[in-house]
Amino acid sequence: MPAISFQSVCKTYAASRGAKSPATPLKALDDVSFDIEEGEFFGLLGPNGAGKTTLISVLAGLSRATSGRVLVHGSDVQADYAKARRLLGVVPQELVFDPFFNVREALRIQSGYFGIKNNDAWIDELLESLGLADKANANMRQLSGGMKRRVLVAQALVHKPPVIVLDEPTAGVDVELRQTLWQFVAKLNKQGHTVLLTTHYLEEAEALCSRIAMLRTGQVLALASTSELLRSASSNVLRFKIDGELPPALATEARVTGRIVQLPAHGALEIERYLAAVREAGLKVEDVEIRKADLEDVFLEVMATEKGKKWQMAI
Ligand SMILES: Nc1ncnc2c1ncn2[C@@H]1O[C@H](COP(=O)(O)OP(=O)(O)OP(=O)(O)O)[C@@H](O)[C@H]1O
Repeated sequence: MPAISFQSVCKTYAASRGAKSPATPLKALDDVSFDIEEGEFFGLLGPNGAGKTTLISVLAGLSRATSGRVLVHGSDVQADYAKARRLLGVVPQELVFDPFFNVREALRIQSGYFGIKNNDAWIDELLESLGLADKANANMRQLSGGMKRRVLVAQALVHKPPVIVLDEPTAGVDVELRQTLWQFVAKLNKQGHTVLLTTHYLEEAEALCSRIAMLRTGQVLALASTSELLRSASSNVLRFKIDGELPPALATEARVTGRIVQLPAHGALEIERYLAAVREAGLKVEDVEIRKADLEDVFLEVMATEKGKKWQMAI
């Protein structure tokens, strides 16, 4: 039985956010179907507005699908909400917390919500593993944003859920917390917990996830193992630094970060063509290298797929 099963999930919002009248309905999820097996570390990727948070809200029972259904270990998240909810630990994207309690109290209250008494041994382990041990008695209001995020993770895990859902847990957090968080989540995954992660950090997804779904405008465009996705990249990448603006003919194909330019390189002729065009534009080229495509290259390739046409890796 899959840990999570999304079955033809559609979600239409009555009016798109910020839309002027007449309000147009917005299809945030368009027939999303896939399973996540028990013990997987699964990545859900997509640009802003792709529908990732909507899919997680439907999974967590916080939002109702317009049609289709979602099962967690076989329990329907609507029809059997309490059972499905107990199997899930959801770390939300937004920092929501109760300002009146200290960290330990907040975790005890959350345990009580799931009917768990005497949970202090596990709470201590969570505090220790997430670098929160010295903040146990601090009021939630006094914590920095990063520390609050750690508490949200601890709250989501307080009932030892078999399925852990993390919605952009590392957005805006420092390197130390990322490492602490990933070590801990990887340990839980090794122990058999299923993990569903959404992130905009494709390096993290590449390093952590064994399988990935890529979503755009509510549709799954690609779904494959991380290694299959990386193998499917249509080219290597030519990377170099320049001291001016890239000629427009190349700019449309390039990924540019400051002075660094990266272009898909299918062969020697293409590489020569790129470098010639840059020199003709009077630019100085430095630090030229050819590297294998990474997940970000594959992601950009998938997202550039024509609307309505499924990508080659599609299910
Ligand atoms: N409550 C709502 N009412 C109307 N439209 C909504 C609502 N919530 C989300 N949307 C719209 O649904 C689409 C999907 O949004 P969603 O937040 O699920 O995307 P996302 O992939 O999580 O994006 P991000 O990476 O920015 O978090 C967007 O177009 C968004 O504006």
